Amino acid sequence: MDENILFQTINVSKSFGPVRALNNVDFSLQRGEIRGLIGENGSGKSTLAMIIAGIVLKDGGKMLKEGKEYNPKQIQDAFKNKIAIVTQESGLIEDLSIANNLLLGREKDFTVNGFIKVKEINEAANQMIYKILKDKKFKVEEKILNYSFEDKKLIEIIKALYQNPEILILDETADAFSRDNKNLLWDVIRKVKNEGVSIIYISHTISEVVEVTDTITIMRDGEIIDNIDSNNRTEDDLKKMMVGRELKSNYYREDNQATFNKEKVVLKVENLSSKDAFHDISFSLHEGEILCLGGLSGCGMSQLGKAIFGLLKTDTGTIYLPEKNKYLKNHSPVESINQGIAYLPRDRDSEGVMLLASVKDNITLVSLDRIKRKSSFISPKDEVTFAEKGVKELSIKTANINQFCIGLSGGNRQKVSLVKWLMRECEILILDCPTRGVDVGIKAYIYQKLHQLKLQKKSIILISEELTELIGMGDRILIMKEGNLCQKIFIRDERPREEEIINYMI
Ligand SMILES: Nc1ncnc2c1ncn2[C@@H]1O[C@H](COP(=O)(O)OP(=O)(O)OP(=O)(O)O)[C@@H](O)[C@H]1O
Repeated sequence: MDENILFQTINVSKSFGPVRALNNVDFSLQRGEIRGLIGENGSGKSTLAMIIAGIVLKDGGKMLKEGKEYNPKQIQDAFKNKIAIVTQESGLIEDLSIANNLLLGREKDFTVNGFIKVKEINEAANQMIYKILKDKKFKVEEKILNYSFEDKKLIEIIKALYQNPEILILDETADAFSRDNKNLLWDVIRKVKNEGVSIIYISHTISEVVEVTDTITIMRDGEIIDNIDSNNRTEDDLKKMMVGRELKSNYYREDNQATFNKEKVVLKVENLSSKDAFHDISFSLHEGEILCLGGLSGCGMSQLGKAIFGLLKTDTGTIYLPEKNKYLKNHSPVESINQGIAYLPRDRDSEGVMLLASVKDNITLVSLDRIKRKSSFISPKDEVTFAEKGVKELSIKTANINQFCIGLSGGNRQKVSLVKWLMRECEILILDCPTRGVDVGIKAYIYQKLHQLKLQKKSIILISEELTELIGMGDRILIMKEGNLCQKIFIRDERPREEEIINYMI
């Protein structure tokens, strides 16, 4: 046996009902290796990762760690074997404090005479955080639910590293991060690699996979189709291997002009503030405009999107729809929908989809008034037709429209979350990271679709942490920093460059 091989799967298979998620997968990992794992949505990456981490049980085949049979029945078995995972979904308990989440299961170490020493748990948690994040501020006694999705992922990484893993699996963790946290994560990965830890790095951001990893495994339809060296590989090579056809290297819109209707403002935000989130924000969105909002983690851009849609309370300022002569004040999301506004949240699983409802119910929910016939009667047949159209529109991989969303792969859940708004045909779309977790083929399609919507005079606020996306799609780009909007507005005609934009972010 190769001494360097730390871990192997041999002929591992897994089916979920009729869906064959993994088909005789042979995978091996060396010590101190960073392995990228890429493939289209639903190709089996997370299933493989979760089998290795003891979260999902395999149907057949075997796994070896250091040459010995490894057959985890639960995640604790993986911990004991020094395998840790940060899953796509949240792995934390929302109602517990950060400290309790970090030290869950280790309370015994802090118990004296039956009493848990809260102060000591908090102190230990602070030290764990400091070791990785240095000066990043977390109040360890606060409930984790008060923190952003990105912050929660940071806490999960710290928790995973605390187990001193020999194998660390990151399932689309970096894809959820803004630039500053991505850099932080990559520094951590390189550091632990040098200490001999092997990393399985799942991502849809191919350029980053090439940059960060040593080797890459490509999956398609539950099988490994190739294992390659990351050196000397281009993003285009990999995209082609992944989807099995050539994809243009630049899949953003091709025009270089800001081409919206400058005379027609459809949404005017003036001096809008929300305590602790953003301050004194003013901007206008025009008919047919893609207005991009970018910034580092915690800059307030996601909260701004939420507030416009009516999901976050504002303290001062106004949101005005000039075309309708309507002010939105203390408004609910229902009011926003009625005014033709759509909102795709960043946190897919807790806000974007109803996991325990069917694909059909998820897609039709915000459009029932449109599906309804004049008699107020909703025809089940019309609902089915509507949902099936949505599934086709974004090639959602699902057994059928009655499948619950919890059984879909992460990227396919994201497609459900987005397509329900595309199907409603709103005038204004606020989209927070719409392409997060979707594969390159669908990404290209979504960009085309956004461009089409723009040409149909729809207006889009595109919130994104990906600079290339901001530059590639925006008519204008606004940057937020620490809750404030920068004065500088980047205009498409001037061909803004990444370095220039970063200067305003940091
Ligand atoms: N709990 C489940 N119940 C039913 N089907 C499932 C379940 N988990 C995964 N699947 C199916 O298994 C297949 C592989 O899914 P998996 O999540 O492994 O894909 P993935 O490559 O990680 O996709 P993504 O890039 O979208 O995250 C998909 O068709 C998915 O619908």
